[in-house]
Amino acid sequence: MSKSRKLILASGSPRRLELLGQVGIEPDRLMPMDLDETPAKAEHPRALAKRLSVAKATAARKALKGDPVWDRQLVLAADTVVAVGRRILRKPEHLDDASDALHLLSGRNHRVFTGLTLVTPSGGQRLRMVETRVRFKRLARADIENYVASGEWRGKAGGYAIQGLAGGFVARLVGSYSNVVGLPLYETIALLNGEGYDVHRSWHAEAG
Ligand SMILES: Cc1cn([C@H]2C[C@H](O)[C@@H](COP(=O)(O)OP(=O)(O)OP(=O)(O)O)O2)c(=O)[nH]c1=O
Repeated sequence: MSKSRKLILASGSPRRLELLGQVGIEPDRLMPMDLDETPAKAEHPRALAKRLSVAKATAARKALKGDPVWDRQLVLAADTVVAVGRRILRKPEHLDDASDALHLLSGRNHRVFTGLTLVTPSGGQRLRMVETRVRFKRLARADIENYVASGEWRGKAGGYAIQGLAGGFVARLVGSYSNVVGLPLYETIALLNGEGYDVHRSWHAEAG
């Protein structure tokens, strides 16, 4: 029965929760999974996004074992990786890292990969990989200095947030916008629909 499906979002990212809310999806539970996100040696950015999304979803599923509604739970997780060629741009830790990332992105194309994993109630894994190409304008020194001072880069893959001030740096974008923010909505809905989750449930005022 589609109505009985419970959605667990294995994420602590406010962006992912907001994006789901934008399309009327409210997870029944949030389970942030704090994993080591260090890339393996020579790991391709796409492979990293896939591996980490699977790791987050399966870790959450494991932690839920024994839950009374275990057999009704869908566990969703995502991981977003920004890359210039094969080079992965981690989440900057310091001002200098953020500044280096922006210098690298300036006037160039880069790719944003999100791995999406849905673990089904029977323990099956459904996976989607989504890629968006983004081109930044050539950034002036003042763009970089002021952006770094804004602090918006904190906790963001690649050191920027397209949904904020850095939206003004984007000269071109090919693919899913929501993918860059952290959760590709079209693909997420397709995955959920495929597993019997009623995504339209909350679209009507009378819905409970
Ligand atoms: C490129 C980009 C990333 N981001 C954010 C989304 C993600 O929160 C983060 C990518 O890091 P992730 O490791 O994918 O996610 P997270 O650690 O923040 O959250 P969790 O693992 O608990 O789900 O970067 C933006 O908000 N805007 C952007 O434009």
